[in-house]
Amino acid sequence: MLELQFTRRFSMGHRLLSDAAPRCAIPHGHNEFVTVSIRARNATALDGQRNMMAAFADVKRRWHHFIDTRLDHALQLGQGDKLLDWFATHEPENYQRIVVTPGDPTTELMAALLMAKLNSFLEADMPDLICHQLTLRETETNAVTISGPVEDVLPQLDRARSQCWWWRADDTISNAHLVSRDAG
Ligand SMILES: Nc1nc2c(c(=O)[nH]1)N=C([C@H](O)[C@H](O)COP(=O)(O)OP(=O)(O)OP(=O)(O)O)CN2
Repeated sequence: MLELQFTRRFSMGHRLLSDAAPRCAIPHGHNEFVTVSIRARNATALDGQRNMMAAFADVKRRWHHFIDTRLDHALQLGQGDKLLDWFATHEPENYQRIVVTPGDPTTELMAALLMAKLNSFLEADMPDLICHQLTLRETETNAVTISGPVEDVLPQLDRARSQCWWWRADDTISNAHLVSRDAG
């Protein structure tokens, strides 16, 4: 089985409000690496001439643009976080640069949301390809890997896919373009 694998680095800030990791309630940041493995939905042998699944640049272009322009240096907050109201009131221009997540933006959740986002891009642009594994490395010593269908990992939410930025093949990172405050 052939796989293409790409890694991109980005900086982020976040905080976790559940009592599972109390010291993570203070906003802090990490330089993270996201590694994706992409394969053909219907695998075939190399053709003996072109000998590629798809050009690296074509597969990476939209994904790396999203990471570089939307994820890099963004703040990640859970949808109930009071800091969202603070930004909406005091710094509305920066509110657009907050990744809003369903519950705490843990590494597990972000890995799942990013895998869904990449598969939304691939479905729109290169439907023969699918991301089947993603590793999000938060620190030198902590990483999360998801393998297989991302739907098995994502939280079950009572909302349409169109209301979830990770299922939209666009550069959104919240619903801030739909409503200004109650984004998620
Ligand atoms: N299951 C998870 N646990 C924790 C997460 C997470 O995303 N998923 N995140 C954090 C914090 O973001 C924290 O910054 C990193 O955690 P932690 O390993 O506790 O801290 P260190 O990197 O300082 O650990 P060392 O191994 O001592 O360097 C917490 N938990």
